[in-house]
Amino acid sequence: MPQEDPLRQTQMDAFVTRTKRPIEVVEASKKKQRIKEEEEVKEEIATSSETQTYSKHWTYPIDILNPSFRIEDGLSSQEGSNIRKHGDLDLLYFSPFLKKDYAQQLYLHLLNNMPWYRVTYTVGARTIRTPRWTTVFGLDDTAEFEPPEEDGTVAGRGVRPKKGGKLPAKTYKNDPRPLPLLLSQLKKLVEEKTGAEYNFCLLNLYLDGKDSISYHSDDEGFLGENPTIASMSLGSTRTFLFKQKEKDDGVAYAGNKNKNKKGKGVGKGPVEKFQLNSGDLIVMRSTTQRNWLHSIPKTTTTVGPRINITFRKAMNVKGTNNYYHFNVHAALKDSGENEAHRYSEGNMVKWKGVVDEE
Ligand SMILES: O=C(O)CCC(=O)C(=O)O
Ligand SMILES: [Fe+2]
Repeated sequence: MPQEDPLRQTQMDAFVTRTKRPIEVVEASKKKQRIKEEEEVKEEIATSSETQTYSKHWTYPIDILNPSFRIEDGLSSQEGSNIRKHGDLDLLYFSPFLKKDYAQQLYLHLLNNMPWYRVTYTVGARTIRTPRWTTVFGLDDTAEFEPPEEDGTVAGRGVRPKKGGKLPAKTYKNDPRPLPLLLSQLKKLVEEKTGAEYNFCLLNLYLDGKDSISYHSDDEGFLGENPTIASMSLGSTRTFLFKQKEKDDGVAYAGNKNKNKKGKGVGKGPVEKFQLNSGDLIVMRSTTQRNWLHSIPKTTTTVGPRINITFRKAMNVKGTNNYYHFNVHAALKDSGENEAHRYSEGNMVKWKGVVDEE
């Protein structure tokens, strides 16, 4: 999980404040059309409610609707291309991984059915508001979820160490959430096509061009030496940038921080740029995290929502504690955003909000 830089965010926010241009009138009508389509899909789902099933778990803030489509049918026949550059950038890029119409169904399903959080956390004296919506499911390699009761209920069940025995109290600061059906099916597909195993799904929702992820690398110790991270894009196209970490005597600095003294933006080294489309999967492998930073920059172009799912393998308890803290729980209690939100006509609203009786 990267640490955001509030100063940089403020600077970037200033960028996106702009006056209304005619092109924005066109964009506004596109947005209206997009929202109309989203509403139609929701209505379709509502009318077929008898056949709906849900993934349920006591750790979920809501029951999570299972899809009515089969995700395995959505696999594109496109093979991944190996991209090896500059010696240590090692990528496998499926463009696309999912067929266009399946990617769209999956995007809308996740947008409308996931519990989303806007996390605010502190680093020393600084309070940092994550510039995107997030949610996470999974458990590190040392433990497993206890099986559900025979009657199918899972309420009250916890996790246990894989090696047997009892989990010491307070091992996990927050209760880990098992993958809902859709994500476990998707994980299986991604594992088969990428030849790696994953135990976590981290989801990011970038509502518009102001949402972003600043330059960071996913190189925490709990991911192991050379982690494979598979990253799926759904919804609007966004730019994905890679930039080399600054090196000292040929060795990249450890950690997430870009140590370039000039700090912000693009450093001296090479930058690799991708336009990630809906249904694409980009896999970061071997020495990539150790030597490269990646980001989704803010954009002043009008863009609709984009969802990103990263599949990762956390080796130990630290990974589980880190992921739930930074993607679900570390929200300011008085901001109201520590509660699960859902997407509704371009806005985020609380799942458990009060609604008027019709
Ligand atoms: O949204 C993306 O494509 C990148 C997300 C990412 O880098 C992360 O979650 O660590
Ligand atoms: Fe990342």
